[in-house]
Amino acid sequence: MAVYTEVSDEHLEAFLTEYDIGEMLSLKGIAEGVENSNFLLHTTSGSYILTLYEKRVDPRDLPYFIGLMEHLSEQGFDCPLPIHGKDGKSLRQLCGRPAAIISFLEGMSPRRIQPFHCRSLGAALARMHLASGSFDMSRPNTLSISSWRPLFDLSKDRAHEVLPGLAEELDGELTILEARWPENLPTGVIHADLFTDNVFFLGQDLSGVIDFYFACNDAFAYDLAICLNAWCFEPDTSFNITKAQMMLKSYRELRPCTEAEVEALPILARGSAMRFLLTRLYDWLNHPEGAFVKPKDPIEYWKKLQFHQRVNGPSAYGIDL
Ligand SMILES: Nc1ncnc2c1ncn2[C@@H]1O[C@H](COP(=O)(O)OP(=O)(O)O)[C@@H](O)[C@H]1O
Ligand SMILES: N[C@@H](CCOP(=O)(O)O)C(=O)O
Repeated sequence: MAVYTEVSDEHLEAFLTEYDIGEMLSLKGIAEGVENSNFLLHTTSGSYILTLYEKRVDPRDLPYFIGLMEHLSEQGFDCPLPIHGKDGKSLRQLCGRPAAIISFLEGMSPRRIQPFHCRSLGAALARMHLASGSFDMSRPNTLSISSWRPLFDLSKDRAHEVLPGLAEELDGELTILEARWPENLPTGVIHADLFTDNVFFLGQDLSGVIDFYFACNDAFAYDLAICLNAWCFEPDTSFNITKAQMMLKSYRELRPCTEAEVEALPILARGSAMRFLLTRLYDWLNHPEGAFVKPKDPIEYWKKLQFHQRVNGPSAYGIDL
């Protein structure tokens, strides 16, 4: 459960007087997520999500995330809508943290990923990339390649506690990524954390996307690489080429990729595996006392990274130019 900050009834009741969403009925901490404190809020007018923004979220970026959700909703893309208070604002403070209430999205994240989930995901990702083309705010990727070595430096002395020799392996891999990282790929707004727990389905239909708190402006193909890692490996970390093929095909039907994007996929997939490995490694080694959170396994991403190190080209993902 990710709850870093507890919210008392008195604080919540005072907070809710700023909104026109009825009286509080219940508030329950949510057992998923690792970044922010999330609560399911029931009021006399319905269900909502209350989020208190924690650790990696810079409060100065919140207008971008909130604005993006509003923009995507306006474009007909299914995602939560921030709720405005009586003063028109959707961001305020609660228990010393920046906080917002967003609409509740119906559906569930899939437990066992099937190829049809990957097909719907590819199409949704392309629609998101296209719909955000008219969004006029911009935010650099604070977890892009330039941040990886400083992040690694915070964990390298203790990386052996997770796996002997890991620090040396990651040092070498970072050197390769820094030398080969592609520049000048088509860019735009990317989700940057489109894992299975951030995509909801109702039956077989994708009902929406949540958690835009890593969204930023970066290469579209990097978002595809993140999804390859998050959706196309089996629980035993074997790669499922059918899932990759379906995701990439449905994406390219709506947003055709350039040759450079297709060719860059293997290195982008290595980089994306490195990015999640490093944040997981840091979180594994630095567990905040008293927080209800289950850290995610860094080794899963080390195995995925090793897969991408071995691939010969984009055909390993079931696609060609
Ligand atoms: N708008 C929403 N509608 C329904 N459930 C949500 C919504 N936002 C978050 N949740 C629930 O809260 C969980 C954690 O949210 P998430 O945004 O992924 O956390 P974090 O901010 O820590 O990354 C999700 O897995 C989901 O169960
Ligand atoms: N997806 C990241 C962790 C952060 O995402 P959340 O949606 O679970 O809060 C990972 O798997 O490392």
